Amino acid sequence: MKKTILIVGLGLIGGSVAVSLRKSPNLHVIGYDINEKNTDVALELNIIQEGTLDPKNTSERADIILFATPVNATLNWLDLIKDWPLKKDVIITDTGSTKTLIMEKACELRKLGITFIGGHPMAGSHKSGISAAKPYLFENAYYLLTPLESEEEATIQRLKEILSYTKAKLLTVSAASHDQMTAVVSHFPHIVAASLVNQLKEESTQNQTTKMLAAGGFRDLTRIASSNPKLWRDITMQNRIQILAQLTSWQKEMAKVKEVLETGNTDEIEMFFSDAKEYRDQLPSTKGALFSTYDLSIDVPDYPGSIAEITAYFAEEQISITNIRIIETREDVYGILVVSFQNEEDREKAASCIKRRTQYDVYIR
Ligand SMILES: NC(=O)C1=CN([C@@H]2O[C@H](COP(=O)(O)OP(=O)(O)OC[C@H]3O[C@@H](n4cnc5c(N)ncnc54)[C@H](O)[C@@H]3O)[C@@H](O)[C@H]2O)C=CC1
Ligand SMILES: O=C(O)C(=O)Cc1ccc(O)cc1
Repeated sequence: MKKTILIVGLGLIGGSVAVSLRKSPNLHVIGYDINEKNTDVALELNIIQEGTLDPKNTSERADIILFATPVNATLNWLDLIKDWPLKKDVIITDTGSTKTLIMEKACELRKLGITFIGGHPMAGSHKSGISAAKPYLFENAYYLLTPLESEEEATIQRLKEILSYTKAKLLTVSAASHDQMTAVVSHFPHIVAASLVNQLKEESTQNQTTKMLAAGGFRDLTRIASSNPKLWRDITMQNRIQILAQLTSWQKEMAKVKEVLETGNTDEIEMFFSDAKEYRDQLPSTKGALFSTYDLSIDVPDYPGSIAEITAYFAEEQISITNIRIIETREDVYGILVVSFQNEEDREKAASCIKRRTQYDVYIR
């Protein structure tokens, strides 16, 4: 039987969930956004089947309601739905990057007989809005679920069946553990990235040339500093206890680095880098918050036209690319062309295409 899903918040994440669920013939996807234009765009792009201006009244038809709104807005919605004409067995869920406060609301809802299971797809982008939505965004990424401890297994299973269309790897964790882990791999790194960029800005008031030198490494490390500030304001404030704990660990680590630099201990500083390299090199390459693209690196001679040559091969073999950039180019040496793809299959096709048609070395960094 066809299930109806109401998605509130049609931005990058709501739009991407909607378009991945649209693949199922058994789902009817209705969308609502506070900004009516986003609903219109979602309809035009065929991301949703139906738009609504009245989520409260529409909720009586919904089997699943998913909030993909900024996390503070989600807290407000979870108060409002207490008066909605909900179906008896509706499952409410969300996609928010924080979980502790949201699951406190779930406890209140449970007392009213309303089921809420927290959710958080661990893939995304620094981009926002419906126009950045992609059907493959969550493919192979972890999608964390935070049901209440007392939640019935069959209910969790019902939600998992719907979310399986995202092709994400669904994993159940507690809200507390969620907020601790995401502080480490996502929230605190966003603070570090923003602070590095702010440091460059400050430095550039003295010397304008510095920012011209901000090359591959700096750009890779700080991409997420281009994320939506209001979204990150809400995430940071909701998870500030865990983020503060990470900040304290970081300060301890920096104090050690400072001491090593002050004493000029060469071996210690090498160990600092080699410990990090060893751990970084064996991180699982699965898609996660900070590893959300399928990149292929191609060594190309640094001459104008090499990008055109490679993109022409991809076009001929109908391999879609999502991003392309050159890094570490210097005169007289090879540059590295980094091409991003939507999924592993496209990346494999691209690697085989380049190996067949050129002499260039290709590799996955
Ligand atoms: N950006 C990312 O990479 C990821 C974000 N998330 C979480 O998913 C949620 C959505 O994030 P994005 O899609 O990136 O943001 P977005 O800014 O792309 O989209 C949010 C959408 O919600 C709408 N909206 C704002 N307030 C609303 C309200 N009160 N009622 C209805 N609609 C409202 C906005 O108009 C916008 O269309 C957030 O909770 C975020 O923490 C989760 C995983 C990744
Ligand atoms: O752009 C990136 O790499 C991200 O970090 C995206 C992201 C943002 C918020 C999340 O809760 C999860 C993933």
